[in-house]
Amino acid sequence: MSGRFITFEGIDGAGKSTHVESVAQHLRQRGAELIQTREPGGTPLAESLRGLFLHQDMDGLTEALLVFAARRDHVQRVIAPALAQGRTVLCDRFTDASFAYQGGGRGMDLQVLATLAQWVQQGREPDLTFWFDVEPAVAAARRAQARDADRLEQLDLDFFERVRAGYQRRAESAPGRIVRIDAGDTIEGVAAQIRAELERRGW
Ligand SMILES: Nc1ncnc2c1ncn2[C@@H]1O[C@H](COP(=O)(O)OP(=O)(O)O)[C@@H](O)[C@H]1O
Ligand SMILES: Cc1cn([C@H]2C[C@H](O)[C@@H](COP(=O)(O)OP(=O)(O)O)O2)c(=O)[nH]c1=O
Repeated sequence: MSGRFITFEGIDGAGKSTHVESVAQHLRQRGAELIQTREPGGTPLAESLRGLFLHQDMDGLTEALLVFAARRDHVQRVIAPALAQGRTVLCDRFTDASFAYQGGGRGMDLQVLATLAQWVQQGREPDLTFWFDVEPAVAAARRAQARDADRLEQLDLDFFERVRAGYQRRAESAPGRIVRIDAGDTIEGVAAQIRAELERRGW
């Protein structure tokens, strides 16, 4: 039986990384064999592409081609084999981020992104995506306390408003898969929303 593919999405500073570990523990306690991974990244090649992606200046199409190249390697070498072995895959960001950042943020043609996704994923989609939705100003304040900004995190609030709208469009296009989490809640409140969804699915 194929494993479960669960992804975590949202604008930088929404609180995704804070909750991936607790979801992993929840699932392991219920017997899941799982791997935790991230994008861009997850393989030596994809991690080196991540470094270029986060620190070299480039336009939206270049970003998309780079992040989908990293995704191809990640899907081929890590995600697909793990799922085929019946393992659960927890991934911090996946293709929804391309639609939100390169589609919404950079204004790239969504059909181009859909074609890249088809080539790279060959129909493989997450079973469940937690979308951590939060006001861009709130996320920016959280980032400011937490870390130095990378190339994209330095962009202005208008960019992140477009990214958020890109996620909203994705959520409307995949209501059974993408679950909106009110990430403006407290950390405990967000954790409770996530647990409720996992229990609703009997996971
Ligand atoms: N619900 C929350 N309320 C307040 N601060 C939060 C919340 N969730 C995360 N944070 C803090 O915000 C910062 C960014 O969280 P992080 O999980 O790294 O976000 P992301 O992975 O979405 O970029 C961290 O300092 C984290 O402790
Ligand atoms: C996966 C993916 C990420 N990104 C961006 C979103 C983030 O700004 C950045 C990844 O950084 P991020 O996931 O936030 O890592 P960290 O928590 O260490 O900052 O890459 C895209 O623009 N498109 C994509 O397809």
